[in-house]
Amino acid sequence: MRYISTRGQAPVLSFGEAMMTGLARDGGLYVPETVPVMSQADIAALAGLPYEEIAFRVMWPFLGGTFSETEFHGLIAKAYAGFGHAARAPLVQLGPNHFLLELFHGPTLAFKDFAMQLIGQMMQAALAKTGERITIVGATSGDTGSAAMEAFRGLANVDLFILFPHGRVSDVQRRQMTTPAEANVHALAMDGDFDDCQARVKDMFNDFAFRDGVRLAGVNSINWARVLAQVVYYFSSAVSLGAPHRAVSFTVPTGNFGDIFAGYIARKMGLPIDTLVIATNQNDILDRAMTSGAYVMDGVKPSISPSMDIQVSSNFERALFDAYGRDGAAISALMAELKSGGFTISQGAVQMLRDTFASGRCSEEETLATIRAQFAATGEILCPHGAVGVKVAEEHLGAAPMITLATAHPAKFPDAVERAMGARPALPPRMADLFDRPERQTRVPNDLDALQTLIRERIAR
Ligand SMILES: Cc1ncc(COP(=O)(O)O)c(C=O)c1O
Ligand SMILES: N[C@@H](CCOP(=O)(O)O)C(=O)O
Repeated sequence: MRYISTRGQAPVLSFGEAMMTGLARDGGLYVPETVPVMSQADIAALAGLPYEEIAFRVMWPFLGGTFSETEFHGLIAKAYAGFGHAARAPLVQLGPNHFLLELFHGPTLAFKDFAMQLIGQMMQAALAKTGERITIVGATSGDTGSAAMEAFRGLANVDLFILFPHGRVSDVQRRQMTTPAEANVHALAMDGDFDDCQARVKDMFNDFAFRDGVRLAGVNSINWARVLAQVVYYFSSAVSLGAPHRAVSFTVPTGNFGDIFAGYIARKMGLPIDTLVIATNQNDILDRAMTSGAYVMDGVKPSISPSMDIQVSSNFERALFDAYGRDGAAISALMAELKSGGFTISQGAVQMLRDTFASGRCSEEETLATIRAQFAATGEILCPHGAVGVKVAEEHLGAAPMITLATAHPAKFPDAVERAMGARPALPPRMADLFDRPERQTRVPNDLDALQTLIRERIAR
């Protein structure tokens, strides 16, 4: 199994190398050269298995011998042992043909834990073999950062720096990042929005002297291993509703396009997915791109679903790579155009994207109304991101059962939930003292030199 860059100019890597590399050296994202297909019988055999076993069977063909079977089983077991639900990713029914996939039972209450807990285990195992020390720098709109802190805090051979947009994450998200006491994790509150944070992380990867000097690694969804771990719950949920004998649809609250791209991979692997719906908040660049064929930035508007306040949707590059027939030069040209504000997608590529994805947008008012309505109808308390998904999913219900991804726990966004339904959801008991713990963060400018200096100084200590 080999991994190639979406821009066609970086070395071809193994799974283990791609995981430790993060962004490709030509600025692109790694994807598998070919996607392994599971037979209908293999998919049918997943029904009724524990989540961990489904995870093993779905991911194993992508690993190409990076770990032994026994080792990989062990890493998966450790990754999901701390989840607060036996099913890991339970489904609840919202309506006759509409289900919610609760992805918030991990240690930091968002879907990011599914991949981050496993990457933490896999990276530790890989580093134990080489004896290397790495510096991870990540960008977050709130959830990736907290999941990464939880997965890497206290590790002897990893320094973790998380850039989050100052004042634009929820109090719970911020505290999840600023309260870990371990000296190897660093919460950096940066001036700007998430796109600025992500751009600085990519700048660091594109500065080879810095990248090689600090042995830079990434845990954003630029890292293929993140996407791969998220493919698993598409399988686990679909088989529990009758796949492969019955097709299902998914609606995915989308920002950086990693989660829905995992659904796209599941479909390429043979999972019968009828409709795959991109759901955006008022930062609707992806919905506009699908409708108009033009991917044009118009400024990030802070919303009540802040984790999706994103314009430069990193993994869309992976979808474009396929839509352009895997032409790395074409993708490089589009990404160069994006630096000046946007690009027009070719007619053939737009057609491929429209054949693959549906899309919809949910306003702020609709998000609040959906939280209120779902609570009244079913008793389920949605987080604002899940609410965006449910609203858009309702516009796409069809013959196939619809599964909407509930990407975070409502208690991560109590202000928005309270605005919607007049009550604040409580944090799970294990986090009850989150607001009593001391915070530790550094305010940083949106300036590459300053950030690199800070990182070099901290890792030299
Ligand atoms: C709670 C929540 N929902 C949805 C998303 C969107 O996921 P993705 O970026 O993979 O599209 C994110 C983060 O991006 C998130 O944190
Ligand atoms: N919503 C994300 C944004 C970063 O996305 P990633 O999946 O690329 O790590 C967050 O919560 O940080």
